[in-house]
Amino acid sequence: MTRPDTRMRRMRRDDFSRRLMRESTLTVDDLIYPVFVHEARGRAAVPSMPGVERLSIDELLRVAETASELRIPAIALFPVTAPDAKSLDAAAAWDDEGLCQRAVRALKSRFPGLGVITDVALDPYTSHGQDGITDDVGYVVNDITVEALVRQALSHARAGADVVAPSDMMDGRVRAIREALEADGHVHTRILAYAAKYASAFYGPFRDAVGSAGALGKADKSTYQMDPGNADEAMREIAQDLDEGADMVMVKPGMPYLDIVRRAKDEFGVPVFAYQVSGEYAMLKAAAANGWLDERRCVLEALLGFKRAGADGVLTYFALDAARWLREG
Ligand SMILES: NCc1[nH]cc(CCC(=O)O)c1CC(=O)O
Ligand SMILES: [Mg+2]
Repeated sequence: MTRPDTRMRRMRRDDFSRRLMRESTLTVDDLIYPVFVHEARGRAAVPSMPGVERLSIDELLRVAETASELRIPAIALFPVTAPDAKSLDAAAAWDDEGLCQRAVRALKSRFPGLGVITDVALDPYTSHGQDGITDDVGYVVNDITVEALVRQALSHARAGADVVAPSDMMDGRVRAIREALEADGHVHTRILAYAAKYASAFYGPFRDAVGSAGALGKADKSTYQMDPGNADEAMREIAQDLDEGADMVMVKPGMPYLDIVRRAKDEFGVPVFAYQVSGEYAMLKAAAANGWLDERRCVLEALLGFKRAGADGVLTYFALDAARWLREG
């Protein structure tokens, strides 16, 4: 029985006691900024992601300067591959002179303190838009794909990537990448494993941004990405990636999967990150553009929700805005 004088509202009465009892907070240290890089000059808008642009390496350096000034810890790179550089074997993925590799080198030489995370997956480089190499019926073949991912991850590490982030959902790739990195002397290169990545429709705008939507057509990724109905399976995926040598794990998408973030944190106690994906960004932007939601308040509330769910950080296209808003207080 609750005592008759229990008044939960007492602590909510004033700003000082609300601040004292606040359990979770959002700071700039929680933000990772995903950026799209292209071979063209200048910037190009992504129509389904208002405010997001594809950047040339020069423009990327300008954005990185802003991110550094705001003290955002890291950025995550997503290259847009020209259609003529795509192939069935995705060989452009491990080209040491590729766009991603050049972008990493440019970033690390100009802003050594800014963490650089690269995406390890073949979808920007395959002609069919799948994350791996396919057989003659279009099935993504696991072990051949893992060999390609190892080449890609090594190429990223040699370019100077601080963190390689396999987002492909092949089995066994974390162990293969870890072993190859160690053998090549990259003992400090961290692995952020997209351990629980779901076959989600919320990736739609991202596929527009990197230009893999057209190649993919009606095909989906449900033979390797997870079924949105499953949670126990996510725990097995995370256990496996940790056992194989992942330093951090990722849950993706974010907001519809906060239960997975919470369980991951509770069950493993390791660094857990969440990706507020392109579709989540598009939803908030569209509602804000219509005047239906207060963008700043809703974005900060959504990001705080990730922290409350147990995430150590969030990949978010709102990172620059959020960092500015947090600074303004
Ligand atoms: N390796 C693919 C990849 N890496 C990041 C995203 C999605 C990110 C977003 O939607 O913001 C995807 C999409 C996919 O699996 O098709
Ligand atoms: Mg797995």
